[in-house]
Amino acid sequence: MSADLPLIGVVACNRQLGLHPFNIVGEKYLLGVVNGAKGWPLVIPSLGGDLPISAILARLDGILFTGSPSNVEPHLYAGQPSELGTHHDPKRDATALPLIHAAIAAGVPVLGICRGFQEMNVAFGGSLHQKLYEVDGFIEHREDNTASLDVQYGVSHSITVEPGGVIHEAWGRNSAEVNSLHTQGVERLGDGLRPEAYAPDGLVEAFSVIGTKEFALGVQWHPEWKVNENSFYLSIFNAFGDACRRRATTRVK
Ligand SMILES: N[C@@H](CCC(=O)NCCCC(=O)O)C(=O)O
Repeated sequence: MSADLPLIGVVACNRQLGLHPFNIVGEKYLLGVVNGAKGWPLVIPSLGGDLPISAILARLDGILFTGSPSNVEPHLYAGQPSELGTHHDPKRDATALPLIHAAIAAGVPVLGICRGFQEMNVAFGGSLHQKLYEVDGFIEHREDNTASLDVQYGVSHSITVEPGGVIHEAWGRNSAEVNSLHTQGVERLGDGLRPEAYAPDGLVEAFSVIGTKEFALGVQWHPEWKVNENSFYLSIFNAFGDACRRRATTRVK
């Protein structure tokens, strides 16, 4: 590995563990950055917007918005209040949503995964189905959480890849197979987002940001899972890593 690796921010969840809030990131996302994007992961804490975003953006070559069991708070997309007991992370919302816009405006490559993908949609004014499994016409997109991790992250369904997009360029084919571990999903696609892939039920599974020169992609599935063992997932992280390396060569240090 080269000593000159692109520095890739990885957005943390703010999670209460015992009496204290912790900022945590699943290791699979860090390994996705290391093994897939060939970058140096740097955890970005979700402290809720008290820090000036511009200070960190100038030092980063890319940002990964991770998945999380927590859901984006529905008031952020004018959704109905969620059921009592729903897991939210307001500090992560307050950190991630402004960071998405600021990163894209600053030309920092962005990859959003699962919750990160949903955050990107909300940041662009889109809305979410809060319980996809209760909406007619959709297949099961949740994992069986009693199964082993390899089963949970195994292939769940196919996607069709839109021609001419970021994924098509990275993967070079019109379809792929993906895992699926989410309860929420895109209801209304945000303005300025271009669908990149669809599930067989028509759900938007990936989008990119229109009109940006830099890599700005969101995916509903988990390409970080054992990224080196799946050529499709690897193609996405490779493309993200390439964009981060381009940024690293032009960023003023
Ligand atoms: N809570 C949302 C997003 C789902 C998601 O990101 N799952 C990943 C959980 C495990 C991890 O942290 O990787 C939804 O349910 O749709």
